[in-house]
Amino acid sequence: MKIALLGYGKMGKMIEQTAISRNHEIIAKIDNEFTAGDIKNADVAIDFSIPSAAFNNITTCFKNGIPVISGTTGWLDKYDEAIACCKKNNGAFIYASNFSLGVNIFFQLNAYLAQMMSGLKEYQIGMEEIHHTQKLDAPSGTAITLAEGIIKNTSKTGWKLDHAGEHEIPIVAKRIENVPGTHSIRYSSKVDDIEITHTAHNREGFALGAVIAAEWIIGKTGIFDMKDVLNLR
Ligand SMILES: NC(=O)C1=CN([C@@H]2O[C@H](COP(=O)(O)OP(=O)(O)OC[C@H]3O[C@@H](n4cnc5c(N)ncnc54)[C@H](OP(=O)(O)O)[C@@H]3O)[C@@H](O)[C@H]2O)C=CC1
Ligand SMILES: O=C(O)C1=N[C@H](C(=O)O)C[C@H](O)C1
Repeated sequence: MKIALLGYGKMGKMIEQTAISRNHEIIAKIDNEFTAGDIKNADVAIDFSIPSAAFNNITTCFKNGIPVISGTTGWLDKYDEAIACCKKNNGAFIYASNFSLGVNIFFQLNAYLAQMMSGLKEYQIGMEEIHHTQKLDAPSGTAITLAEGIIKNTSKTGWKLDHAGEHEIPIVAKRIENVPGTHSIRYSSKVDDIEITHTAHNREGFALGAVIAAEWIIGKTGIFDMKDVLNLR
């Protein structure tokens, strides 16, 4: 598989290592604006760039018939527009706020726990995410996906950073040197706490998930997610 890496930072470099170890070829390493010519030989593009560049990168690929795996977070105000562009060009797309197998299992666990807790008024919910200090967005994309899983299964209607209203999930975002990504959801009552946590030890799980998604999407058309790739439905 010939891969164009859109974003050659911490994740782009990790994905390169993983892809090569699985016998794929990196045909472009892009850290800035690019033209169709730069990516024309790619079977698939993997975008781990920056929030302000993701939409343009992704839609350029669709317009040039290249399937896209998108891991960049913080650009989802333009998600619907990206989907419309993908459909118009008969393209193929997977966005995931987190590509690791562990977090995708954690998403299911979070939804199940939220369902169990939904009627229990004595428990107050709270979420915390911790990431390295270079992270541009807050809360993390993973925290937003977790909040959406809780909203779907409880009477909560939204989320907010720090001071949330009664019907919102409060999210605390901490930035600490070198932390790859930790997410916790806590249900607290006067007598006890129930807490689930996912801790990434490094970026290898994110990279492997993205490469597996790229392998999976070849030859397909449509909009998919990691539940499709990992058979978690
Ligand atoms: N979904 C998931 O599983 C995961 C998602 N992420 C997300 O992936 C993104 C990247 O993370 P990370 O690698 O740690 O960040 P880095 O800052 O290390 O890398 C981002 C790279 O994108 C480059 N860049 C800047 N502008 C463009 C452009 N127009 N087109 C392509 N690349 C560009 C930057 O170049 P320069 O430095 O020169 O500006 C930089 O090299 C973030 O949004 C992060 O939240 C991260 C881990 C897992
Ligand atoms: O920026 C990061 O590093 C990460 N970003 C993703 C997110 O915003 O959830 C995934 C992972 O937590 C690492």
